[in-house]
This record gives sequence, structure tokens and C-alpha cells, in this order.
Amino acid sequence: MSLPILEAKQICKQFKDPVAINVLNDISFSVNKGEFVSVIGKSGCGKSTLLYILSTMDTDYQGELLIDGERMTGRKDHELASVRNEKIGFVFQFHYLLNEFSVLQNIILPGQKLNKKSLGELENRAMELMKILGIQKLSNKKPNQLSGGEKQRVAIARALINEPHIIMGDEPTGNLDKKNSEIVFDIFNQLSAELGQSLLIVTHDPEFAARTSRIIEMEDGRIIRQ
Ligand SMILES: Nc1ncnc2c1ncn2[C@@H]1O[C@H](COP(=O)(O)OP(=O)(O)OP(=O)(O)O)[C@@H](O)[C@H]1O
Repeated sequence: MSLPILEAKQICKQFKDPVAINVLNDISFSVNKGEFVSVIGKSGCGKSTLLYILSTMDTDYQGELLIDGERMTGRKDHELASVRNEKIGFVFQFHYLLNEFSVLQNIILPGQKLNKKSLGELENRAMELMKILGIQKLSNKKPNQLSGGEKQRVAIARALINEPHIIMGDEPTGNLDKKNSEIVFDIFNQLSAELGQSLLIVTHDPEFAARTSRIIEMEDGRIIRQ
């Protein structure tokens, strides 16, 4: 059997300011290739804190994190930055697209940063992704000319440009209406089912979570069900 894409082993996190609190306690789980996993739980239970650690952005924790079987814990910041660029695609509640660039330019930016493919190759991949996501007609528009749902689809294309091993999302449908949330869910589902894309999505939306392949439910910094 292939290695899990992501493994969290006994992750604990404490914030010390203003008073010491344990925000994450003994979090262990893994995500396998092609799995579409959601993380749910009440506000303040530690979901975003956990995602920040799993995405290698926060290195101040106890326990161990492995991505593709490789230990991330204890690695230097510049090494983690290149892991993020190469292996993780991010989709947030707010899309952080750059309004001075076109949709196409926004999508290929992380690919140019990684610098492993020519501009032509990146543009071809971006066109393919835009087709899958139904936004091919928007390639020359600027993000501020798009609807919220379209912007989020552009952000998903951007997250996919470097063929990430895992997509991580923090409330990616949090800012969308029901119809656009459905569209985003269907895209994630299709990526997982047809392309074997692994996804780990933090969400407040119980309907969204109920349709993912596995739900990790948190309470007070612990996993209470998965
Ligand atoms: N930098 C910080 N310093 C101190 N406490 C923090 C810090 N960041 C978060 N917390 C606390 O850690 C707990 C978990 O926060 P976190 O943002 O991970 O929750 P969440 O489950 O993502 O919540 P939400 O669903 O509202 O986004 C909360 O009690 C929060 O107040």
C-alpha cells in the first residue's frame, strides 16, 4: 500500500500569551491519496491552528508531521517554503488574487515561483485547469471583474497549477452562497474521485462535510470522532 500523503502524529500546541492554553492535544490522523477529508468542530476548537501546522506554516508545536513519508518537523524555514510551493495547494475563504494581473497570470504565478516548467507549459496547464473548472472564458479578465464563485474557482486553479500532492482549504466555501458552495464541493469531489487528488478541508458547513469521504470532528483541541 502506498504511503499516506499526510501524517499527523500526536500533535500538541500551546499558546502562552496571555495565559498558557493547550489548543491542540494529541492530534493523530493521516490522509491517503485521493481522500477528501473534512475537519469540523465548533468555533475556537483549534481547526485553523491545526491546518496552519499541517501546512508547515507554523513550526512551533510538539509531535510529528510527515508529508509524503518525509518528516517536516524540525526542518528549516526555506526547506518548508519549497515543500509548500511544490506539494501543497492552498484555498482560503478569501482568495487573495492579485487584481493587477489577469486570471491566467494569477493562476500561473505559483508555477513561475517554482520555476520547473516553461511559461508555455504553465499556460497550457492553466488552460486545462480552467476548462475543468469551467472558467476558460475568463482567462483575460481581472479578478475584480469576477463574481465571488468565479474568483474561488480561479483560486482553486491556482492551487492546482503545481500538481500539489494535497490541497488544503480553510473555509473555502465560507464566503460563498449555497449555489457556489455546491460548485466548489463538486469540483473538489471530482478532483478527488477522478484525478486522485487528496484534499483536507476545514469547514463550518455540515452539509459540505457530510458529503466528504471522511470527517474529522474536533472539540476543545482534540479529535472526538473520525
Ligand atoms: N495567536 C494566538 N494566541 C493565543 N491564542 C490563540 C491564538 N490563535 C488562536 N488562539 C486560540 O486558540 C483557539 C483555537 O483557535 P482556532 O483559530 O484554531 O479555532 P478554529 O476552530 O479555527 O475557530 P473558527 O472556526 O472560529 O475559525 C481559540 O481559543 C483561539 O482563541
